[in-house]
Amino acid sequence: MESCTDWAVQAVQQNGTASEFVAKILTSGMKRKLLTLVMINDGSRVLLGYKKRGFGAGYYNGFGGKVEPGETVREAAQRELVEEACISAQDLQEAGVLVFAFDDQPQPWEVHVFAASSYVGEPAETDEMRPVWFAHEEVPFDSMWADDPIWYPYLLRQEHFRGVFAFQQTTKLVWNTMV
Ligand SMILES: CNc1ncnc2c1ncn2[C@@H]1O[C@H](COP(=O)(O)OP(=O)(O)OP(=O)(O)O)[C@@H](O)[C@H]1O
Repeated sequence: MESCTDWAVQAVQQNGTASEFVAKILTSGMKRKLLTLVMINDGSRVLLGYKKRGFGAGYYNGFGGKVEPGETVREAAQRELVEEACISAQDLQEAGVLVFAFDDQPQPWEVHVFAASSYVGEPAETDEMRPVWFAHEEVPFDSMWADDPIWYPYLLRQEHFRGVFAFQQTTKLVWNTMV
């Protein structure tokens, strides 16, 4: 299987405007930190969680987190959805992959995004997240990660996506490309 780093590195190399630190981070052969993100989309609305603590606190996002040793990316996606929103997805589909290069993190992050339209259980607030439904045209991008408005259109059209994003000082998006 093609590793994520291959396409991400190619994307950076093919784009002359990539800032030096992105190229350095992605081509260093460094191991990536694997994370998941689950987007529940009922066709006209998406379920987002308001992150109450930890990385990305104060932002709305899908549900997800780090892949633990011994579990598959898909298992991690299901587990985090249960832990953070109290629901279990019934039709989890691979929707896309996002690679983040941060100038203030030791490793690049590889986020596997999944989409689902049906689930069991009732979304409920947890210690980490407060779930809120948003109509597709009312997604609160001003209170979300800066990469989100770039890949959500693909997600909502149900078109597979791959993106590379470079952040400085955690939240400032300085470069990106969709592959
Ligand atoms: C930079 N731009 C970004 N854009 C969109 N989404 C982003 C993101 N950067 C991180 N994310 C997501 O934010 C969650 C963090 O997860 P996070 O809470 O740190 O993980 P986990 O629950 O394992 O942590 P704890 O073990 O509780 O510390 C995780 O879904 C990850 O995919």
